[in-house]
Amino acid sequence: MVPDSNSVSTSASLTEDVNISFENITHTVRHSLLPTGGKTILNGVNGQFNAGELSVIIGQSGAGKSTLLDILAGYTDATGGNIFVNGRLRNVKLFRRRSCYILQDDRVQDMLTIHESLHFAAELKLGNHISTEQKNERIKEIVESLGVKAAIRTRAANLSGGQRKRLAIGLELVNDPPVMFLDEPISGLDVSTAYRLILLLRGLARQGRTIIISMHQPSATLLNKVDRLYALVEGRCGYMGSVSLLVPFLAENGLTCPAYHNPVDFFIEISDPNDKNNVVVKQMLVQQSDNGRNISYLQNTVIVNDKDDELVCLSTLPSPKEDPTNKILLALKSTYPTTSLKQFAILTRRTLLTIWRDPSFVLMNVSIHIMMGLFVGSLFFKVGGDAKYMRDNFNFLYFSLMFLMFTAFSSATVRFPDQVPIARREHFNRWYNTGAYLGSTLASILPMQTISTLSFCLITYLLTGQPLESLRIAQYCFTLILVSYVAVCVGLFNGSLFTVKNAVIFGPFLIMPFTVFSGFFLKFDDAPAFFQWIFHISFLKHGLVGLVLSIMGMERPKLACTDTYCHYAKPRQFLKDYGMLHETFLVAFGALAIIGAVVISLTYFILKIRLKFKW
Ligand SMILES: Nc1ncnc2c1ncn2[C@@H]1O[C@H](COP(=O)(O)OP(=O)(O)OP(=O)(O)O)[C@@H](O)[C@H]1O
Repeated sequence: MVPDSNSVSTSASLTEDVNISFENITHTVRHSLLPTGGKTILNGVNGQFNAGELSVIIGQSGAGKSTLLDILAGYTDATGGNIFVNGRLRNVKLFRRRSCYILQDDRVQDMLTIHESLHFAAELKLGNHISTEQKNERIKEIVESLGVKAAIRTRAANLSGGQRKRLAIGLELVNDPPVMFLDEPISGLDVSTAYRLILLLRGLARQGRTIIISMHQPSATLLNKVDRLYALVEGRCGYMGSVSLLVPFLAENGLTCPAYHNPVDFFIEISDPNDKNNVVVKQMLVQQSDNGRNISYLQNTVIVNDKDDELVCLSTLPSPKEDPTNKILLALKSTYPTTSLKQFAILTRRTLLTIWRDPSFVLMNVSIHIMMGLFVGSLFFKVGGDAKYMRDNFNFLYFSLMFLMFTAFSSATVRFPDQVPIARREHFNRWYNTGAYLGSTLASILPMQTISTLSFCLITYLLTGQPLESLRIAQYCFTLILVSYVAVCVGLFNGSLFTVKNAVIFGPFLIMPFTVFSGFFLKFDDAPAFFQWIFHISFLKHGLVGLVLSIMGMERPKLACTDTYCHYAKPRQFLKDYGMLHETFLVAFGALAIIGAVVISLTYFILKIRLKFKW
């Protein structure tokens, strides 16, 4: 398919104009794993979108707008058909370096201000290629173009819906992508905010970008600002052309749009999938537009700038011919603009800042650990030095293990799924790789986890009257810190698999086997042989061994007994009865480290898949 040569791009090109065309795009989804059956969402559609234009995909709900955008943006692979860039078959990998996709439910970092969000975006997307002054200049330009100068120090959580959408667009504008896809950018916005957003997008298009957005039913005012309409009718194209030619197109096919009626509203009405009387009309529309091949309604598209387009004041980049050393363009040439290490460092800083900005999370976490430490310490007060309370002391150790495991597991489980939609957009738009993201998430959770765990450990250790020997204290704290790290990894694993709601439901099932096979309820020797292997992979079992050894191991001498007879006056006897006589710290710590590493590796693979697909 030859790109439309009649369109005129009036502004200087960013690098090279990107004209996108596609032919016979078909997309079928299976209902089950069986090869038969399935649903055809897009049925051999064709079309083209040009640089310098604001193109809008319209259609009834379920017509296939988001699916088409996903495919054009390279987010989903079509089951059939071809996509061309400037007449050549598209190379998805290269294309994605020059495009960005803002999804319908895209979220921004609530705890960061507009300036901070843009600053981190510039750090990640422009990397070391350009100086701090240039980055600041770019941020200034974006803020002015978005019209959010007054709210630059406002946190995203306090922004209006329109400002948040603008911020999401601004974040992607940092590295000046020539192609932008936006799924339903004006949904949920009032008329005037939607109008201003469309003006912004049109202004960006006029600078030479190819802007393709989807909308349900644009109002007549918005339609005036749109250059090209692409109307989907139940997965097929019913019209592709300029807005002004929609009414003549319909009239030529015997469909008269009533006077003062929005032609798009009229088009949507006659293509209603629930109206069985319109079957012939819908077929005719698809036939007349030749499923998007008919370009005769584009013939008179002449793009002119109006004063509104000048609202956008982003300086366009010189073309490579003008400046072959242009730093931003060099950044676009690699898959990620910055190294993995730099991504990790920037993301860790960003996550630490968002955690710090969430006082409820920081305060609750630390104060709950301190309060629980005081409560548990009082409950098991001085049980550590008397052989009479050896069993109580064991219960205390197990309770501490379970408490720290659950708090670490729950906070990771609840917080992580919330971040996935943000990570998905940023990862898709090539801000960073999965490893850097997961690594930084872990690195930013662990410091606070360490402080909380340590405060609980020290309070309980002292209150329960355990031996005041530095090595024992160190091993006790280290074991619990290590267990809480593994619990964070398990929480991240759970959070990477599910939404918050499902992760909370699934959490107890995931933890249950580790609990049952921790050695507290059932001893290794008493368990059926075919279940015994689970003890080896239970991090709680290794945690319990580490704790018991730190308190009762290391040849601890006979304990004082305030009763007539204390069976466990010799700690060795306790270790023997609980099958821990031959256990060692090294094995317990090694096992905890290996289990943590395996769980985090599994999380990495799941997250990689989840960030890649709309899951
Ligand atoms: N993975 C999938 N499995 C089954 N059906 C799907 C899948 N993805 C999309 N669909 C169906 O395909 C149709 C088109 O979906 P799509 O999201 O592209 O529509 P849309 O035009 O963007 O709708 P809306 O405007 O409501 O967002 C819908 O009927 C949807 O239910």
